[in-house]
Amino acid sequence: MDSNGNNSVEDVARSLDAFFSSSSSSSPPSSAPRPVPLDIADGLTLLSPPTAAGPTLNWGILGAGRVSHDFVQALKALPQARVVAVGASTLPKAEAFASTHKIPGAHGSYEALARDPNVQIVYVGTLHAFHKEHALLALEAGKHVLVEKPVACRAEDGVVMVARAREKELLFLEGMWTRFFPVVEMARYLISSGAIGRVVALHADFGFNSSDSEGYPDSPFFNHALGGGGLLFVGVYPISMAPLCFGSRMPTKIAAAGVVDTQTEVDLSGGVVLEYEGGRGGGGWQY
Ligand SMILES: NC(=O)C1=CN([C@@H]2O[C@H](COP(=O)(O)OP(=O)(O)OC[C@H]3O[C@@H](n4cnc5c(N)ncnc54)[C@H](OP(=O)(O)O)[C@@H]3O)[C@@H](O)[C@H]2O)C=CC1
Ligand SMILES: O=C1OC[C@@H](O)[C@H](O)[C@H]1O
Repeated sequence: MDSNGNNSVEDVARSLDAFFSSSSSSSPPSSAPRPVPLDIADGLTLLSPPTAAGPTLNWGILGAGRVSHDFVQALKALPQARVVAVGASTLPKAEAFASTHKIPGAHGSYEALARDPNVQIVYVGTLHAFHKEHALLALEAGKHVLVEKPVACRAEDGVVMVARAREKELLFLEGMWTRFFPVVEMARYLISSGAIGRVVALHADFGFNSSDSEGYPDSPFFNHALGGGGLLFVGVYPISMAPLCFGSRMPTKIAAAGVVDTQTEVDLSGGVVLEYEGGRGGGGWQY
């Protein structure tokens, strides 16, 4: 550590070695206690290390759209995950999805999927304007829920879902996949261990050229009523990095600005600056 209290390059390198040796399955676990990342200490994320062999979980897929396809494709890599049913707005849609992915059950309504006794956990893959309705449907039926990002269009809807899951003692998780990237795990570890000192600024961004994949103006990305716009589709990614750096406390100030499309009224790009106690903060999104 230098005279200003900052860690030297060697300190950081030692932390990285400790991290890799304790997370590698081929090395014996390090005896040094692992620091608890901020989001876990604050109760935002539960500490439950991934295990290769866990109990088999029966998944039901709610919504047969684009990302549901990707999600089911990804689940195939997990031996303990079994997709037992899909529910869509129409039966033909559910059947086509089931046939593509060799899923045994197909339901022509979300209610029927939620009631399916074979389903233990529901993945909600509909557009975010419907997440609250569909997640509550599954929770009321006693199913655990993994809901696509963003968990909701309005903070108060997220609060209702979390409260209901707690009352029912069910798992409720937002599918914020970036949170589980190895590089993000590493960043969380480095922050918690103090290896990079006190974090005073965060700059995070996420942008993509929507004209490559999204039809303008018909795609949901440009549909205000369906929760379209850059903030809800991709702005949530950089913003989700803030609690990892600064904890679950609310920012003391939020300033935001963006460019709104005059035809569709969705935000095409934008930025947000979050200020936390002690003048720490950061933000930004674009698409
Ligand atoms: N994790 C990730 O990498 C990504 C996550 N997402 C998130 O996933 C969610 C779904 O996105 P995506 O798959 O691209 O969306 P889709 O446009 O494919 O729609 C998903 C499903 O929502 C339902 N739906 C679509 N349009 C309407 C409508 N007008 N009225 C009622 N229901 C409708 C349909 O369900 P049904 O099949 O039952 O008819 C559809 O299949 C979003 O919340 C998005 O933010 C998106 C991209 C990547
Ligand atoms: O959530 C998302 O929305 C936009 C996509 O391009 C991006 O890959 C995805 O993560």
